[in-house]
Amino acid sequence: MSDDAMKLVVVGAAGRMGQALIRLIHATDGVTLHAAVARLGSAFIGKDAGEIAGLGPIGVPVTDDPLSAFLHAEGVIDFTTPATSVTFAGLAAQARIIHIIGTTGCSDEDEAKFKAAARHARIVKSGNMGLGINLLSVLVEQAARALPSNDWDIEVLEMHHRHKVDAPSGTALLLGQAAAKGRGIDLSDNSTRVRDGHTGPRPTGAIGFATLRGGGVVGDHSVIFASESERLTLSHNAGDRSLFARGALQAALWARDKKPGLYSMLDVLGLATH
Ligand SMILES: NC(=O)C1=CN([C@@H]2O[C@H](COP(=O)(O)OP(=O)(O)OC[C@H]3O[C@@H](n4cnc5c(N)ncnc54)[C@H](OP(=O)(O)O)[C@@H]3O)[C@@H](O)[C@H]2O)C=CC1
Ligand SMILES: O=C(O)C1=N[C@H](C(=O)O)C[C@H](O)C1
Repeated sequence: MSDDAMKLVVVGAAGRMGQALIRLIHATDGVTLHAAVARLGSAFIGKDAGEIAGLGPIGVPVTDDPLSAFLHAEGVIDFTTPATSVTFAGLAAQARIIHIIGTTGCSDEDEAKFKAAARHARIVKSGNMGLGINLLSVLVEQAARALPSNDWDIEVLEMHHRHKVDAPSGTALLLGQAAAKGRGIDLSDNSTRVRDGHTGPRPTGAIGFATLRGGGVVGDHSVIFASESERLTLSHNAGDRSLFARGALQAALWARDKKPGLYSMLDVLGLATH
């Protein structure tokens, strides 16, 4: 390990993404696992983080003390729950360290708290840390700009594994935002998040969402542009979680020389159009 390796904390260390991150950090030059944090009362406290991630022992015991974990770290990578990420945003801002947030299902109030924390911290937050989806969002924005809303309806379809607790997915909302931006409209005023029963006809210009859950699907997303006579579908399928972990590490390294602020993966990847 080199002396200037970036010291990273993984919170939610025993989770699906936490384990993927521990494996990737262990295999990547230029970063090192400084600490691994799990929930107070978790059965994983005191266990070796490498053992949990299937690597064998790496000498990093899982802790329930985020404050000590953040103290001498340079960044924290956080795929947990909205309330947890809000708490960690406050602690990361106090410690003046980089906070990479992949957690989805956050409310507007949560987002306001991340924005406040970003006055002191470098935060990169995205509903999807992968290159493919972020590029797709640029294409969706372009397509939505080019296809007139009186002729073309937009539907966002997503499928995830049976354990997922939020809907629509963070990625579906990110793609919906990109479509709304292309159309020059506000997503919150122009979306249909669920349909059930006698819904009446589709409102012109609405961006619709549909959610499927089942099995072990890592993450499938399609944005469908439908007119009376043709249909254009832009799709992405995630093969495994390491792609999200790679994006999160890229974000942490990118943020190293940045000023405090709330950044997205589009900023990290140089795809932002603003
Ligand atoms: N942006 C992106 O690219 C991606 C985002 N995600 C998002 O990341 C989040 C996590 O996903 P996933 O890994 O599948 O979920 P998991 O449920 O597998 O992992 C979440 C982990 O966070 C832990 N946790 C909860 N509360 C705390 C706390 N207070 N302190 C420390 N740890 C805590 C949980 O512990 P316990 O089980 O003990 O409660 C669990 O281990 C979701 O919001 C998901 O949508 C996922 C993949 C990619
Ligand atoms: O919960 C997941 O698993 C995933 N969550 C993110 C989302 O909500 O879009 C990203 C990815 O699709 C996997």
